[in-house]
Amino acid sequence: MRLSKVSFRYRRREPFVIQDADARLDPGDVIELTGVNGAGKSTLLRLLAGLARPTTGTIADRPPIVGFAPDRFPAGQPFTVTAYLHHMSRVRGGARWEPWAERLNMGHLLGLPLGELSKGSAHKVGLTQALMAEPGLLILDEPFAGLDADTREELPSIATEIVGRGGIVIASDHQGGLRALPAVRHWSVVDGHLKESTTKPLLTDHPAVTSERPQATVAVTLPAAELQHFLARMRGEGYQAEETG
Ligand SMILES: Nc1ncnc2c1ncn2[C@@H]1O[C@H](COP(=O)(O)OP(=O)(O)OP(=O)(O)O)[C@@H](O)[C@H]1O
Repeated sequence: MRLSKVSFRYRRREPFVIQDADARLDPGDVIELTGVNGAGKSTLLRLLAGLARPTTGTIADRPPIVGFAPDRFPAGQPFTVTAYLHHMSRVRGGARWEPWAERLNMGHLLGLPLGELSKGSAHKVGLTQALMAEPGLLILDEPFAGLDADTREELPSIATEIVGRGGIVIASDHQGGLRALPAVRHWSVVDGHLKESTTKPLLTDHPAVTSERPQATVAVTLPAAELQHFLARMRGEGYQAEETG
């Protein structure tokens, strides 16, 4: 997936919130997005999700199935959690939400009206809705805010599973909730500009790649069609893997 010179503003004559963003996202990428309040993180995530269109520039090759969990779940609706998830399942072609509800420990929430949910509980419903269709691109806006400890611990595993099958995960996160994952890319929005930091503090923390252990580099030859899947799998297991040409 590629962003080319993407700029966005909400209204004509207003300043651009995002300016000239260029980026490439590859299968298996996990991206942590940071920035001060109002920097434009949510706006960028909505552009990536296809919920907003760039004012100028293009976004190409978005994976066909996108899961998006917004930071504020629209809670003022007269549905129960079950009714909402049933509805979203139908929209998603009959995707199964029940295993996610179980995994995220939502049994006690299912009968509640959406409007009565706490912030963390609403986040779980938003997550279930985003995950049920097995997205190739999972976008999470402040996913750790308000979550209970069990679910916080579960999210990195879920992200690992998605990138392990060649998906992309991007999360705005001030809390470093994905830092335990290997090979996380770090993006930030500063003054409307998307920047990628080149430091990779997480990689060296991972058991598969530590600075204390001697490192080796191997060359692997494989059918070109399998390349992205192979790279994603290796990254998912914590190895530094890149295409050399
Ligand atoms: N629907 C909207 N209409 C007009 N301006 C908007 C709209 N949504 C956001 N903005 C403005 O765009 C800018 C970026 O907002 P955005 O919500 O993307 O930032 P953020 O980095 O996600 O902030 P936070 O960390 O506080 O959630 C802000 O100046 C905000 O006021």
